Amino acid sequence: MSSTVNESKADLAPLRTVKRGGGRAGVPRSWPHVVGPPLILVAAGLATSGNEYYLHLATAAAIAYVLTASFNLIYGYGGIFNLSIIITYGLGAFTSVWLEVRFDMSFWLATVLALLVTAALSVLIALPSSTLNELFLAIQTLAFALALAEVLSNWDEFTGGTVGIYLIPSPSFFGTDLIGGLPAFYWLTAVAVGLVAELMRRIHRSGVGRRLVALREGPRVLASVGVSPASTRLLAFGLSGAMAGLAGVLFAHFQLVIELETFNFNRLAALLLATILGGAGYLYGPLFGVLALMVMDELSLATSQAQDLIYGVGVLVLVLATRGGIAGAIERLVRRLTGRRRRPEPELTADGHPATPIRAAARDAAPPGGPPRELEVRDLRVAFGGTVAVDDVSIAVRTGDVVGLIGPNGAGKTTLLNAITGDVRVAGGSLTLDGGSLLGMRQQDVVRRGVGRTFQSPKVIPELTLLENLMIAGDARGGAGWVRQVANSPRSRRIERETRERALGLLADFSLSSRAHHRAADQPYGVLRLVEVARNLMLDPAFILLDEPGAGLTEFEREEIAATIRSLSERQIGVVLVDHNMLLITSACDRVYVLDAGRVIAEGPPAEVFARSAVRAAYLGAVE
Ligand SMILES: Nc1ncnc2c1ncn2[C@@H]1O[C@H](COP(=O)(O)OP(=O)(O)OP(=O)(O)O)[C@@H](O)[C@H]1O
Repeated sequence: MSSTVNESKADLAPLRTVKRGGGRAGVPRSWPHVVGPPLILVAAGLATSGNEYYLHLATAAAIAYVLTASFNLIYGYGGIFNLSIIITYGLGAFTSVWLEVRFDMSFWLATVLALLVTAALSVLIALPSSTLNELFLAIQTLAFALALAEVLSNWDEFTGGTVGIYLIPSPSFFGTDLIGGLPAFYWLTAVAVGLVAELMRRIHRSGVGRRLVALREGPRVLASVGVSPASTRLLAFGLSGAMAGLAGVLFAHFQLVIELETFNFNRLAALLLATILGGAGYLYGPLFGVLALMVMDELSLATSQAQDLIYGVGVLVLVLATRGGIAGAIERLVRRLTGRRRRPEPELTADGHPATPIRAAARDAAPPGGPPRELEVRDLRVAFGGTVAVDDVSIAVRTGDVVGLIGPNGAGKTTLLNAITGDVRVAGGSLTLDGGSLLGMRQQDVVRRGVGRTFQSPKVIPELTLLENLMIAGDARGGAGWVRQVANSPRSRRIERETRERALGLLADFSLSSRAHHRAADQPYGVLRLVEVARNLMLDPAFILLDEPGAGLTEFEREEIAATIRSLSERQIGVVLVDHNMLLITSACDRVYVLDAGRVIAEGPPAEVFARSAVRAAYLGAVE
């Protein structure tokens, strides 16, 4: 398979598949994707400049691309159904025009300020939403859109009231007027589109894209690797708000007349259609989506059919027939066409890391120096309404210890882990790491202090490769910041390269090298459990809390997990192991705590504890 095919496939994929081998970290070499958009824009400009109608269409399509890319960023990548995007688009349009007319500002300065306003306002929408789930966040954005529309409709000076604003000044560039609808304005739009396309490519290929996709797939995963879901959300709102604002600015100066009524829900429906049809979360989704809408529009004109009908049927057919929209369909086609010729994945090893089982790697690894650390839970209490799930529980773990936490279903084991990692509110007691309190900390901050965890059912990002799943954790560990990542600065490239090497090294330790570039969605349960542990190791934790790592595994996989747990202890990591499998607990743990109805009823070495009658009684029928 040629590298070009590899690259094309990579950019059609929902996020990117990181290239193998020597490519530059950060934004790998990908010339077709760098020069492709400018070439398309130049070709479209040259082809349409002689025909007013086609030139108009090309400019409109270019602006629609910017708006669709903005929605694709927040919805397709980030999974946030931001219904305020159209009013943000309108706000960009009105703000720039108002600044130019009211303050005699230049188009360029007004554009910059309009983008700042739309980005800031978008961030403002997201600010109070950090604890909302997807549905409530969507409702909040809708409420915001309605409120803003109401405010704007009453601000006649800003929006021109029912008449709207006409006599919009044309941008001027070194004395040349760039008048909407004429070729010069197309070239202005083309430059803006080229910049947005490049920005999207960089987001797509950097840690920013990984963060956004992780947000879409599960905010808990992000927090569990030390990345703040709330700040990722704000980033998504800010970036997409600025892009929607840019689309609005271009739209206003292209149309030369704007009225508030234009930014209505029909436009939102068309935007949704373009995003979903094109392929939400795909780099080229907005391009395909806008082209598809144009074709539909042309069809509706040519056939004199009602536009709504065409839209309706188009949506049904394409959404049902093509999962992932047009970009998804093309990706599957390319995969099918090239699948047979695919060479087997090479075993990947980082320097000095042979692809050996983790226990061998751990045996060879020198244990980290420094004094032992201690995680201590004292008289901890968690209640859900009237149910006391954790009732005055005290446990202590030191680095290098493997401590089992067992008990019948509903005993409070997972809740205790959730309380330690800041996932549930604690009603009483103390929780300390090396004497410092962890109480009240957000999950990502607990993780950053050295307490990692896995979940009862493995939480990975199915759309990402195993390598990328590990790299998300690396992004939290001294990442370069989104501006540097998007700018592809030398520092961000170095960090990306180091993160990648570290992730490859860990995958090699877990004998997962050959799967490094495979999507997590295609991997068996046992592999995902190992990936979760490896992802934690990216952060050099002092403690790992494992929630039923043996559940759903074969006997062989369970032995692998037991070996992995022992190797964690050899690495001087403290392990809290929740599991129902007594063989696993006995073989892996130095000490166990038995919970029943939220209380610790026994504590000690496994063999001793299992011999007690109270433990047997609590467990009767609950153990394997
Ligand atoms: N978010 C929640 N809201 C209300 N009650 C909850 C919540 N989470 C847990 N509980 C309750 O708290 C108690 C302890 O549940 P928990 O899941 O911690 O038990 P567990 O020991 O982990 O059980 P299992 O072995 O089945 O995973 C149960 O009664 C459960 O119904």
